Amino acid sequence: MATTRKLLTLAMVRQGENILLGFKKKGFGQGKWNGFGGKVEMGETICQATIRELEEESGLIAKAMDKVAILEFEFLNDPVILEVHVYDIVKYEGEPIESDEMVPQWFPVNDIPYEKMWLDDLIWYPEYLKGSKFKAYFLYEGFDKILKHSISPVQELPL
Ligand SMILES: Nc1nc2c([nH]c(=O)n2[C@H]2C[C@H](O)[C@@H](COP(=O)(O)OP(=O)(O)OP(=O)(O)O)O2)c(=O)[nH]1
Repeated sequence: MATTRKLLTLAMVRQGENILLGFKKKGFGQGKWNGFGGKVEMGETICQATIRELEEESGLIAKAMDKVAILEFEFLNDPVILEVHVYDIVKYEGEPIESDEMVPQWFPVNDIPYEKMWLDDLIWYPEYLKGSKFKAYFLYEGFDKILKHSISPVQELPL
């Protein structure tokens, strides 16, 4: 089966011992807590999409960011592979505000609501929270079962 890749972004906002998550009100991942992001649009770089989606969904304006991971998601019997570029937002302006899509809330990093998040988050968040850069792959069957995964640290990630 020929595969197609979809590029997506995910912005992680961490301030010391707290992390900002958004509760997704609609669309893909509805009812789950997640970082902020979405699809890269035509004519846009991945960085530009990360900044746009963060502002649309949380009201925050990214001023400095660092790529920390590339996550690949494959779904059994689905030719579409999701390639999610994860950025740590090192500096931002503004205050979190509720948007059409997300309700933002701060959580202590030792009390992340994994039971209401994507299953894979339980696997890669600890790497992210340690400050590692990594690539990870997940094969899902439906949305609630991971059949296979791998995670490997990397020195550098392409912009
Ligand atoms: N933590 C985590 N995030 C994921 C997973 N899968 C996945 O797509 N995401 C992220 C990437 C994006 O930030 C977001 C999905 O973006 P989206 O489909 O809502 O994109 P969008 O905002 O452009 O959507 P829309 O306006 O077209 O509805 O969820 C996952 O398994 N775990």
